[in-house]
Amino acid sequence: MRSPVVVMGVSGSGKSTVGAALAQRLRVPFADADDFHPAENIAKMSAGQPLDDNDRGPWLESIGAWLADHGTGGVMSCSALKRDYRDRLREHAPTTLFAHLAGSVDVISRRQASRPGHFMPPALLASQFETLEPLTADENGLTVDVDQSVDAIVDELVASLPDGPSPHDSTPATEEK
Ligand SMILES: Nc1ncnc2c1ncn2[C@@H]1O[C@H](COP(=O)(O)OP(=O)(O)OP(=O)(O)O)[C@@H](O)[C@H]1O
Ligand SMILES: O=C(O)[C@H](O)[C@@H](O)[C@H](O)[C@H](O)CO
Repeated sequence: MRSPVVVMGVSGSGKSTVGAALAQRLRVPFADADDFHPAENIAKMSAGQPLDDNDRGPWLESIGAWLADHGTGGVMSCSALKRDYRDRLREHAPTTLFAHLAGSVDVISRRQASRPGHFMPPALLASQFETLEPLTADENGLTVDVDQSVDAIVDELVASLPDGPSPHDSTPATEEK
């Protein structure tokens, strides 16, 4: 793995779960963009208000800095909903690969609703889908269906990495002797 990976998608699509599992599989550092939000952003979302471009600006800058620091390998879970946001991240780390966890409102809202103790109100899911601009053909990325197990998603991502699995990548537990 020679580029950072951003696992992107709407709230509840599985970014944190899949991102952590992917980083573990690749044996590279992992970070969750939720941990980079300033307190005001968390307070705003917790109060049921979607973030706007201004709220996301400084947050994207700090995520971009992390990606630049992990240019030879790292996984970041970040919504990265708009093309413009991804362009800003690419300004910091041009080789970043974006992995979009895509799924239906139905599947993702069920997962979000059954997740205990998270600050993000399920009512904000509609605005997440409205804001989402899927990857386009000219972006370095791939789209994965979330309606499968975490292991299957990670398998698909690893197989699709342009560099292929690096010599340091671990094999899935089921294949270990
Ligand atoms: N492939 C999957 N199959 C079944 N459950 C899943 C899958 N991926 C994630 N989940 C579950 O769905 C819920 C949402 O996942 P997760 O918190 O990782 O999403 P997220 O995109 O990081 O959300 P947010 O951006 O709101 O933090 C969690 O309860 C998680 O355990
Ligand atoms: O861009 C955004 O609106 C935010 O990143 C949200 O997506 C949340 O931080 C995340 O999904 C937590 O639930």
